[in-house]
Amino acid sequence: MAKTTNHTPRMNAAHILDRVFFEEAYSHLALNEALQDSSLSEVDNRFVTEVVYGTIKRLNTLDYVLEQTMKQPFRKTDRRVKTILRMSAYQLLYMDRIPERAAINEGVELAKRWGRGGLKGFVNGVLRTVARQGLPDFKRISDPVQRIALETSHPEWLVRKWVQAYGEDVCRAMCETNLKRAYTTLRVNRLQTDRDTLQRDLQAEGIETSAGNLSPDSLIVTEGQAMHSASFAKGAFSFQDESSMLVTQALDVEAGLNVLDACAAPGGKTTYIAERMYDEGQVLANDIHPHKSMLIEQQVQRLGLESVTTRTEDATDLDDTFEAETFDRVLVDAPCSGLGVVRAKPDIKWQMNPEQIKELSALQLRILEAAAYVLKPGGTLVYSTCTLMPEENEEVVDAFLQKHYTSFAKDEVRSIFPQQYDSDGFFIAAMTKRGDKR
Ligand SMILES: C[S@@+](CC[C@H](N)C(=O)[O-])C[C@H]1O[C@@H](n2cnc3c(N)ncnc32)[C@H](O)[C@@H]1O
Repeated sequence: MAKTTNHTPRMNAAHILDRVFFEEAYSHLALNEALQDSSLSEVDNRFVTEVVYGTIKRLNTLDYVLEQTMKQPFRKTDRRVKTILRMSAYQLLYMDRIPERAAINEGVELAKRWGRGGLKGFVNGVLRTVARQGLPDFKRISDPVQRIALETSHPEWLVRKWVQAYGEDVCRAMCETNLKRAYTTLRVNRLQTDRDTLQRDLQAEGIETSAGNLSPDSLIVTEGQAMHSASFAKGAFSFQDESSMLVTQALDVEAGLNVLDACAAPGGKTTYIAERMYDEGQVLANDIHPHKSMLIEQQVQRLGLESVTTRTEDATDLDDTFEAETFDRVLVDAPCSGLGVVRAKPDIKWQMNPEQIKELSALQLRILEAAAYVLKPGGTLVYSTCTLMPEENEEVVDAFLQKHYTSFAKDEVRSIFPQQYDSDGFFIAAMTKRGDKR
């Protein structure tokens, strides 16, 4: 990526968006990389973050508005001009504090600086029309799927699936929540401290928090950068969404158990399992990607945990590697479409498609089968995803239980929608292997 050191905030945002739109970069990674590499002030960083996330979140609506202002199809517009128009239209339509004139002039200036000076008149004309016309009247769209898709900026195929699965009201609430800002949530490491003490320690470092909505181990950051705190460096907490905490809680662990985390990287749930076991017993953290296993090791080291071992293997082969009935607990936090975390990672909604979901559900079932084989009788198997998509959730669990109805019983199945607790959307299914505990 081009060095961003001398770029203006808008030029920075344009480069990041260009990578996300045309090179399939992940917005959060591209943003972190660019901001670390730039000499922008904190205020400018916040502006860049807002423009990047906002433009991606509202993409559908922005493209629709831009399409209305042009004679030729918007999709045929030059790549850079497309990005400039999208991010400038976002500022015009959704950022109240940016004066209209500034959004237009800066868009034109960006075209000049980014090698598209010949199109500055075009950019100017389109943005003036957008400013004059504003947002469309969504009420005039009679089809509910089309209306939700356009008004809340989600792909139509996804809205159709969510309406079918959960109904119009739940779908709309979910889509609206996906447009909000995501919180940063912390999980207290109870092996080192307790929630009140951590809250006070963070406050002394200028970081304000409030108690979470779902988990007694969670704090929500309301002000400040917890990442750079001394409490983080010494392992007093980890970053984790509250829904993820519930997954580990559903595994119902205790000290001394032998636990397999089949898809473990970057280790958020692994480390919580070890903490809940008082770091006594064994937690085997498996992931298919070696580079991701290193992330688990970093967290384990930071938290000072000794009960975790990492391993790199395709989880669909676990039944070949281990004897049957080896582990007391098995967690399958499966690779999934991630459609429950769209609020924090908005590009997911544009990058995912129905074909990928089909492939994922086949993989999920294969992993679940292999993982179930290595679980001891009486043990708990938890299957979870950070998505809300029946094909990857209920249908995977139902297919598994249909085949194993004599050997597995369903204990608890829960979908958490992002709008319920302001957390990530998650699916959690806890099952028990029949037979006596050994
Ligand atoms: C949802 S993430 C796990 C998140 C993790 N449990 C946590 O809480 O930090 C799914 C993980 O599955 C891994 N994965 C994908 N395919 C896999 C496979 N066939 N076998 C094992 N791991 C796999 C991915 O590398 C990814 O890290």
